[in-house]
Amino acid sequence: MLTAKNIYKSYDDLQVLSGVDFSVNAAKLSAIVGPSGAGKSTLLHILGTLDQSDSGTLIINNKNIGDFRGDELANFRNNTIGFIFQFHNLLPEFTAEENICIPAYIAKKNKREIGKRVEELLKVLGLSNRASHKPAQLSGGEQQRVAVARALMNDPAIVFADEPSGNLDSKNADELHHLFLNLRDELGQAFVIVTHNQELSAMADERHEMKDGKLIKL
Ligand SMILES: Nc1ncnc2c1ncn2[C@@H]1O[C@H](COP(=O)(O)OP(=O)(O)OP(=O)(O)O)[C@@H](O)[C@H]1O
Repeated sequence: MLTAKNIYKSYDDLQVLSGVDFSVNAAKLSAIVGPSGAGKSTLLHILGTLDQSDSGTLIINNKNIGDFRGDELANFRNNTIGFIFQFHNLLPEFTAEENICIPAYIAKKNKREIGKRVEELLKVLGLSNRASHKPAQLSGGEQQRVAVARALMNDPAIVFADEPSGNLDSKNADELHHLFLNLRDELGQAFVIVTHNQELSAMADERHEMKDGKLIKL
């Protein structure tokens, strides 16, 4: 589903990634751990096509990301990849339901399709009775579940998450982790998750550590 080979990235004279190899398949949850500043977020942004490597190849769903031109990459990203961040990045003026629908609006999906999908996601994520609340009216756990639903809206091949439970208390974090496992098992969703949370990394199918610019399988 995703294969990255020999990824290099530096910022000025700081070499952050020095030949990273990584792959993930459907229905797998892969955790990336490592000390602060090791380059985990940098790698996640490159794998998620939000940032470009200096060299190396990235293939997602049999497409070589380096071949995309112009708007092709943004369209591919919106249709194929979901993102969840530590701070949910929900739009404060929009309701939970509207926030979840944003990737589908961008993809210009039809109204009926959007309505059906959002209803399904609200149900799966236990948010049906929170659909018309704005982010400020939701608990931290609910806000993060809205962010998960938004990431899943376009039925992505892969969901990338950067410290998704970093801002949650242990009960909400635990619920979120089990939600990831359910989505993996029920939808065959692939996840690549950067985390300092030991429980989450212990639950992962594969664990990798970022060290000295390389990714080591644990
Ligand atoms: N846009 C940038 N410009 C310059 N340096 C950067 C940039 N982004 C990241 N860095 C540097 O690259 C290194 C790796 O950063 P990165 O955020 O990937 O680490 P991390 O492993 O995710 O850390 P943390 O666990 O603290 O989030 C750090 O030294 C950081 O300062």
